[in-house]
Amino acid sequence: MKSLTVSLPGRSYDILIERGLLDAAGVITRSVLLHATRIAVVTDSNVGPIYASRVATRMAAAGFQVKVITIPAGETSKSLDMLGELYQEFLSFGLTRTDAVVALGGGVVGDLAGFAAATVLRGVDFIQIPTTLLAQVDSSVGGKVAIDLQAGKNLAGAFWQPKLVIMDPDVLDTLPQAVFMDGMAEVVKYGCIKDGDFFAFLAQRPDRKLLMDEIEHILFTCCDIKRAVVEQDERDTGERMLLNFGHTLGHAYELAGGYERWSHGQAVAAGMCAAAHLGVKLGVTPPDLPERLEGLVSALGLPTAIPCTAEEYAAAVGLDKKGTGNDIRVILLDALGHAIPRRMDKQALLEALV
Ligand SMILES: NC(=O)c1ccc[n+]([C@@H]2O[C@H](COP(=O)([O-])OP(=O)(O)OC[C@H]3O[C@@H](n4cnc5c(N)ncnc54)[C@H](O)[C@@H]3O)[C@@H](O)[C@H]2O)c1
Ligand SMILES: O=C(O)C(=O)C[C@@H](O)[C@H](O)[C@H](O)COP(=O)(O)O
Ligand SMILES: [Zn+2]
Repeated sequence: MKSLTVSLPGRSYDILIERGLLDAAGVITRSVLLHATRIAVVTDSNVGPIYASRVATRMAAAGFQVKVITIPAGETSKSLDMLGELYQEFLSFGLTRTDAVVALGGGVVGDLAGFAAATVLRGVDFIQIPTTLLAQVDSSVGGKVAIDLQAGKNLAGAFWQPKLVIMDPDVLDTLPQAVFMDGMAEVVKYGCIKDGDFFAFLAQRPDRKLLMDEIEHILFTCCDIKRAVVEQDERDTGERMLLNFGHTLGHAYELAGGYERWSHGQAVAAGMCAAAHLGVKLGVTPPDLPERLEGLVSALGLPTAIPCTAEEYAAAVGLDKKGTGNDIRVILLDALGHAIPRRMDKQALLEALV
């Protein structure tokens, strides 16, 4: 088994990576939740039918009372309405402060269930069992949990670290191709911002089968990069902002498409390419970099550009959490494998984009 520990004062936790680990979910959960009686497993309408009874059975065998709560699959479930429904389900189940919430699903389930766990009864324990590539390499680690508001993406949320992340690469076998590749957008992001050799490694195998042959290495590399960043800056005031490479523009595309036209991974892929071109325009990014990035992005079947109006960009830039007053920090690449924050006037950014 590969494992990592995210070390944070008073809230350290392990990320465990192993094929078939889902079958040990009950025993491992019991080892970190010694006093819990009830476990609310939140899943979605695609993941639940495939994996929920397996996880619930293992949890019950470890002595927990289990309730499976299934939300509709898709980004539109990251909503205030769905959050309210989860609170009701938790309380009717009799969840107490010593009990726990398990997120069994992709980033949508993790973000929503995590925010519900962070806020119900002023906070209960939370375990991540990520089932998409994106959730395994990114959203299950680091404690950002959130819902979307009508105004924009992830606008109500918290930092709420899980007690444990249980990662079984075998669950990726049932992912639709497009969802697998969404996760690759965030994988490529890590190469872009922190590890040029990793980018080159990915560029040599832009194919699902070849990537799955190396999946434990890929999961470990990405989670290790995220671990180090989060340990340095849990609350997103400096270093962690680098993980937002491609996201200022990516969130604009998601919002403009009503969260249904473009997935998060597709939007981030196009957002990274646009940020690379912006970096060249500003004299920060090497001129050959956008072409190299676009080559990998398109080989993975992800979009290199998404149409967006000046108004749509303006809405997202105004709400970006890297903004202060009239300024925003944009994340640019000064080399493939190295990112820097650059403070810019929001208006100047918008003018450079269109
Ligand atoms: N908190 C963070 O740090 C963070 C980081 C990155 C992304 N996110 C958020 O994550 C969300 C995107 O996550 P996502 O890409 O996992 O999307 P998702 O959760 O919507 O899952 C994508 C689709 O795959 C299905 N699915 C999930 N696992 C499956 C499996 N093993 N087999 C078959 N189908 C499966 C889901 O039902 C869904 O239809 C966005 O809301 C994004 O904002 C959060
Ligand atoms: O963990 C982080 O920090 C990230 O920025 C990871 C991103 O991939 C993720 O999409 C995150 O949810 C974006 O957060 P936000 O603060 O821009 O809403
Ligand atoms: Zn992201």
